[in-house]
Amino acid sequence: MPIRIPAQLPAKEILEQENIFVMEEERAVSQDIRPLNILILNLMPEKQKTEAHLLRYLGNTPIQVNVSFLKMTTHDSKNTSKYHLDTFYKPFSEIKEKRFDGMIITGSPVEHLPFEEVDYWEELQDIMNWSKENVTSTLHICWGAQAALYHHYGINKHELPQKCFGIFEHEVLQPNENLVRGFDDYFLAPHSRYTDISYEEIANHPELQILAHSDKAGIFLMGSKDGKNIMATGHLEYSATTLAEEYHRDHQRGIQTQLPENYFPNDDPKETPLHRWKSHCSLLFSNWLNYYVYQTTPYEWD
Ligand SMILES: CC(=O)SCCNC(=O)CCNC(=O)[C@H](O)C(C)(C)COP(=O)(O)OP(=O)(O)OC[C@H]1O[C@@H](n2cnc3c(N)ncnc32)[C@H](O)[C@@H]1OP(=O)(O)O
Ligand SMILES: N[C@@H](CCO)C(=O)O
Repeated sequence: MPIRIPAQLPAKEILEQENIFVMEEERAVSQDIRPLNILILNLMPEKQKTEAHLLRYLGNTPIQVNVSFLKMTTHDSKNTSKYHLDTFYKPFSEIKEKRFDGMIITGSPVEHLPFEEVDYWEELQDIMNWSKENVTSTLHICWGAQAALYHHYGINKHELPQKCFGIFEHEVLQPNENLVRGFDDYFLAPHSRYTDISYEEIANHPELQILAHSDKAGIFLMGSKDGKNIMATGHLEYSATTLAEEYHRDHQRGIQTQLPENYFPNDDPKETPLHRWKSHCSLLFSNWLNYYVYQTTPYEWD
């Protein structure tokens, strides 16, 4: 089945070039298996890139996935046009009476700030509170994961001595959990962050479990034991060149970020990096959609 997204969303062209079958919102579908309704709260500054990153994997499922995009009303976006947000994104006031089978809360480059200094923090807290009753399972990425750990479980982030930047190897710690079903014992994933969370605090929290960990990059994947909240500290959804773009951006700005570890062939930033994590990204998204969303969500919400 295809992925169903707002008509004219620019990511559509990219996805179609990759042979991902996309259906525009206007086209009706009737079938016994009802489509899954997924809400994306896109907090990344380069929203169009992130739309393509996520839709690529949400589109790889036998179940139709209806995607809606949520925007913050308490934040004026610097890097995304008002036209794009007004055309493709809805404010919380328009969706809060609805229920969603799944939600994704993305990363955001605000990790240097205490949560309370992020201008949309209160609105985000309202959305996270609303999700307890109105969303079956939420997948949080990078800063979104840190925000969920702080808001739902009282676990704060801390600064790292240097940016955690590169492609790191992770060990699956709970191979029987459905979220990592089919994963190899060890897998690669990109990280790009200046902050981290404490292994001990997560391991000792009665509601949480750690699913995948790296000796170098720390925890990659964890979740609440009830499957309601999944947190990924890295960016499996990143394309092959995203870390290179971040690296070159910083160097052009005079910020001497270290070379991303285990990334450029021969550690040469002029060479083109290979995409060595996409099969596990596909697996993570399809496991989440299958087990935590489709098999858990009510067929009809009361
Ligand atoms: C830790 C993670 O989750 S990783 C994910 C973040 N990484 C990325 O997004 C990589 C791509 N990003 C980038 O390359 C850069 O952020 C750029 C080039 C797009 C923007 O660079 P700058 O304009 O210098 O960034 P600046 O630091 O001013 O702001 C970045 C974003 O943080 C937002 N921001 C800054 N301060 C605040 C604040 N107090 N409250 C809320 N948002 C804030 C900005 O508004 C902007 O987001 P927006 O476009 O959605 O409005
Ligand atoms: N991934 C981010 C880290 C900033 O929070 C970047 O380098 O843009």
